[in-house]
Amino acid sequence: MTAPDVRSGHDADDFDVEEVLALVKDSRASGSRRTPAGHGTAPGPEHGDAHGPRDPGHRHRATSWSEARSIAARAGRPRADAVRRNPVSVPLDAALGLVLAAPLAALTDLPSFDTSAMDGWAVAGPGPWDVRGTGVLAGHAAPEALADGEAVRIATGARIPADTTAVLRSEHGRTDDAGHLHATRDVTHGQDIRPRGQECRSGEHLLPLGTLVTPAVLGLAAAAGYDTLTAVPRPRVDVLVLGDELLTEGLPHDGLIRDALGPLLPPWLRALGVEVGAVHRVGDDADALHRAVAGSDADLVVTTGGTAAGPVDHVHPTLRRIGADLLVDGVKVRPGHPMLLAQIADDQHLVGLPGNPLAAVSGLLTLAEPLLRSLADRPSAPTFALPLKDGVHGHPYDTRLVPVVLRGDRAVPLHYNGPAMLRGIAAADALAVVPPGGARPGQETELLGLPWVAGGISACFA
Ligand SMILES: Nc1nc2c(c(=O)[nH]1)N[C@H]1C(S)=C(S)[C@@H](COP(=O)(O)OP(=O)(O)OC[C@H]3O[C@@H](n4cnc5c(N)ncnc54)[C@H](O)[C@@H]3O)O[C@H]1N2
Ligand code: MOO
Repeated sequence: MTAPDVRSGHDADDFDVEEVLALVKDSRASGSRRTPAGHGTAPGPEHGDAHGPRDPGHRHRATSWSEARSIAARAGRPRADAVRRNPVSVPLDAALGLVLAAPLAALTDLPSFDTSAMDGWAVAGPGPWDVRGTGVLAGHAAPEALADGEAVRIATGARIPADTTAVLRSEHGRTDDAGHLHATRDVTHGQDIRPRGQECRSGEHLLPLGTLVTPAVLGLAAAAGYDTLTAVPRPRVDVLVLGDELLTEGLPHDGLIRDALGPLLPPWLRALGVEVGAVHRVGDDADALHRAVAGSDADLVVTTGGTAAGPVDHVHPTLRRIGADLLVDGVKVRPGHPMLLAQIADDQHLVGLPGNPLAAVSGLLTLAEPLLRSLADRPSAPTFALPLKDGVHGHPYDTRLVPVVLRGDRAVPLHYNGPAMLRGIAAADALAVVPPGGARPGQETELLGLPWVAGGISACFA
């Protein structure tokens, strides 16, 4: 699939925005450099790999990026022995982005009565016609039948009087001094009449189970008589933000920093079509984290920070304490490699996002997005790929996710892509999936689109 050209009209060398977008320069990333052993050069600290693995065994436990996504997607599907999440009845104005859990059948004929397709006159038989005094407007009760040789003014969408043979458009008729209507074009039988049931008959199958509810589906459902839709329930997510160092307002001071993920995650999750429940700041308090996880009844708990092995990294100990099943414990992806996925109850999961903000975004897209997509029964996102304008250093063993802007038919890597940086992703249209070893300039590279880019459907969820 080709990428949406969200920046058409901009030249790839249009550098007035370069400062803001911080495009990768050749001096920073000029394609994969190979070591004698055949591995790409590990990126320096500015490329997001300041730290080694958490422990010597970690690399062996870590899951490949694509396998991690598959595991997350599988975790969201009902197990063979489990009941599917019960469908819910959702008012139309809350159903956007859900998936139909029952086929949509018409509750009425469409149109539900013979309708005028144009403003003009309803006429009976051949002209000229006598014009009735009172016209017919849309939204009114059935008008009186026409006699042969009679016409009546009619509006688009109004009910057709019985015995009408055609509708004459206002621009195709004129009335003479005696008040008779003459056609200025040939009139064919039935012209500009939309007959009842032209689009569908009551009971007719309009859309299958599994259809994504788009704005157009909402419109069709309303037209076909629906006030509510039977849909797969919207997954519910609780967000737990860990870290004593986080401020919720003002400037950083005294070693404290602003919480970037509290503001970032809930709207991003909503853009993925989920309902965000609680957003709790639980500090670095192991008991508070345990209480918050144990007390959540959301389908998914997302934690931020505390995934590594520092003295106040409480996510792993908490998962052990509640007897969770670790499905993914570390992923071969940069940034974000300490991310994890655990099953914490029969129908409940936890995604642990690393605290570094871009690493958290990486975890969101790698683990939370596929899981939530499966929970919501939404089909896989279409994948797309573009050649990279510049080369990107690779990690020797791990996939890299690198923010890019789309310019014409190329993806331009952005420079500020370190794990603690949001400057690149905030300007980005997509994340490039850079394979281990790196990517050369011009290399076709898979892209993960961001939900709000190019007016994607997800933009409507927010
Ligand atoms: N010895 C090792 N240390 C670290 C490793 C490692 O492999 N061995 N991995 C590093 C990597 S990679 C990452 S990513 C982080 C993951 O750490 P945690 O998930 O435990 O996160 P924290 O330590 O709590 O925070 C990391 C960093 O991010 C800042 N942070 C946290 N939350 C937020 C927030 N909501 N908004 C903005 N910034 C946040 C926090 O202050 C830290 O600077 O571990 C490395 N260490
Ligand atoms: O540095 Mo860490 O790769 O996960 O952000």
